[in-house]
Amino acid sequence: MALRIGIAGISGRMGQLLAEEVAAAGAELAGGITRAGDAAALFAASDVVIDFTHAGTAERHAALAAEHRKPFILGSSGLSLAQEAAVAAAARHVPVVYAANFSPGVAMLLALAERMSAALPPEQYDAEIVEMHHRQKVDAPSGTAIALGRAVARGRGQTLEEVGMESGRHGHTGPRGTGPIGFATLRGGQVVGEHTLLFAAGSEHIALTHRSFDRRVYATGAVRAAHWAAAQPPGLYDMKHVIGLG
Ligand SMILES: NC(=O)C1=CN([C@@H]2O[C@H](COP(=O)(O)OP(=O)(O)OC[C@H]3O[C@@H](n4cnc5c(N)ncnc54)[C@H](OP(=O)(O)O)[C@@H]3O)[C@@H](O)[C@H]2O)C=CC1
Ligand SMILES: O=C(O)C1=N[C@H](C(=O)O)C[C@H](O)C1
Repeated sequence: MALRIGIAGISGRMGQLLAEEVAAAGAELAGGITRAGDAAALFAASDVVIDFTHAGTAERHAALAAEHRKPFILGSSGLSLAQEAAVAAAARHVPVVYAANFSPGVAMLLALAERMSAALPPEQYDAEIVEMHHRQKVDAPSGTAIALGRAVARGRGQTLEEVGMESGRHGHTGPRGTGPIGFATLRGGQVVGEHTLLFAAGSEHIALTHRSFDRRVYATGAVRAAHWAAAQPPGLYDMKHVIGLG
C-alpha cells in the first residue's frame, strides 16, 4: 500500500515541490496545511508528516508526531536550542529525521567537514563558513551553515557552543580569535543555496563548496527520508543515516 505523506507548509517554495515528489515516488498525498491549517488533523490522516515551514512550528509539530505516533521529517531551519530539545524529546517516541539540508551532497559535505577538521589543528587552520541564499530567506546563518559549524566542532571533539561563533564582523573587531568558527551570510536574488567551508592557514587554503541549482534536490531527499523513516524504530536521525553514512 502506498505511504500516506502529509505536508506542513504545502503552499511554500518547498511544499509545492514536495507534493510533486510525493506523487513521483508513488506515495499518496494525505493532505497539506499552510499557516492556517489544522496540524492535528494532518498528523491523524498521515502515515508520515514532512514539515518545511518555520522554526516556530517545530515544537508543536514534534509533539503532535509523538502523540499520534507518526514518523516526522523536519526540514525547517533556524531552530533554537530549546526547540531542538523538543524535537529530540519527540524522537524518544517516533522516528524523526531532522536535517538542515536534505541533499545527499550536503550529507557528504558534513561527513567530510568533520573528518577534515579532526585532522587540521585549529591553531594553524581557521575555519570560516560562507553561505548565500535567495532574498526571501528569513533566518541566518542558514541551518546548513550551522550544521557545518557543528561538524567542524565535532571534529575537534567539542560543541559549536564551546568553540564559539564569530559572525557579523563589523568595525573595529580586533584580530581574529584562534578557535572560533567564522560565519558570513550573503542574501540576494534567487540563489537556491551555496555553502563554502574554508580552512585557512598561513600558507594554504582548503575550500569545500556545495551548490544547489534546484531546490527539488531537497524535496527528493525529504520524500526519500519519509519512506526510510517509516521502517525505523524511534530515534533522532539525519540525512547521513538515510543515505547510509551515519
Ligand atoms: N532542510 C532542507 O533541506 C531545506 C530547508 N528549508 C527550510 O524550510 C523552510 C521553508 O522554506 P520555504 O519553502 O522556502 O519557505 P516558504 O516561505 O516558501 O514557505 C513556508 C511555508 O510554511 C508555512 N508557514 C510559514 N510560517 C508558518 C508558521 N509560523 N506556522 C505554520 N506554517 C507556516 C507557509 O504558509 P503560508 O502560505 O500560510 O504563509 C508556507 O506554506 C525554511 O525554514 C527553510 O529554511 C528550505 C529548503 C531546504
Ligand atoms: O531557505 C532555504 O532556501 C534553504 N534553507 C536550508 C538552510 O537553512 O540551510 C537549506 C538550503 O540551504 C535552502
